[in-house]
Amino acid sequence: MKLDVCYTPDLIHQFEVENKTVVVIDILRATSCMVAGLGSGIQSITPVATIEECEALGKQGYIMAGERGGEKVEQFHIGNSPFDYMKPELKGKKVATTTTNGTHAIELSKNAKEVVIGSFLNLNALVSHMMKSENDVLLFCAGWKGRYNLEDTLFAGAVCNALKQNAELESDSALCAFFLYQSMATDLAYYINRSNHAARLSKFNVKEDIEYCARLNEFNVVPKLIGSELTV
Ligand SMILES: O=C(O)[C@H](CS(=O)(=O)O)OP(=O)(O)O
Repeated sequence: MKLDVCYTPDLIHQFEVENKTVVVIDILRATSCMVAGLGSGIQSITPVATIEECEALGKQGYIMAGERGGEKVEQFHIGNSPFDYMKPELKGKKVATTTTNGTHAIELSKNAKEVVIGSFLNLNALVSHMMKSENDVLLFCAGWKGRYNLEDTLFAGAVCNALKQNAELESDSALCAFFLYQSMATDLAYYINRSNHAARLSKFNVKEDIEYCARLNEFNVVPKLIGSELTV
């Protein structure tokens, strides 16, 4: 298996995704929410680009989720916190979500052979899934508004590290993520807390979200995009 890393959506045009599994990574917070929600019994999550698309699905009975500028969209049922997604009343429900970075990266991945969702919350499950597959893999960091971010890169490095015996790290971007992870692995939560994204979110009082998103292997699920829906 060949393993490569794309650091931001603004670089995705440089990669061929058609024959690959693309792992979308948005640790703070979209893909952590998706794993937490689907791991807690949500039936499906439909990522969409706009508030209007989310509202249209809301009229069909979907739970509307997501944020703009990091804050819950006023008329939506829930925001972009993993704790929102784990609420017992959401079990069995269909959710539609729109976020700044995560849902955008999923949209850009749609031509891939397979699109799956990665977070620290499902690291081992994701790695097992990849070891059973014959596909080459692109780890696609959602970043922040097209820019590089630390926490997504760190997770990409964690996957590279877990697969180092089984995969060829295809590029310097994969090697950099791998070495970064190795230098920070002893205290992931500390480094995620030091990130720009954590600092930006801190004004919304979501310290618990950030701590939760740094936890390892809370869920044994690998959300996969089938048509327009993520399911497990
Ligand atoms: O809610 C989040 O954590 C971010 C919002 S922002 O980019 O910091 O404004 O969205 P996400 O798509 O989950 O990165």
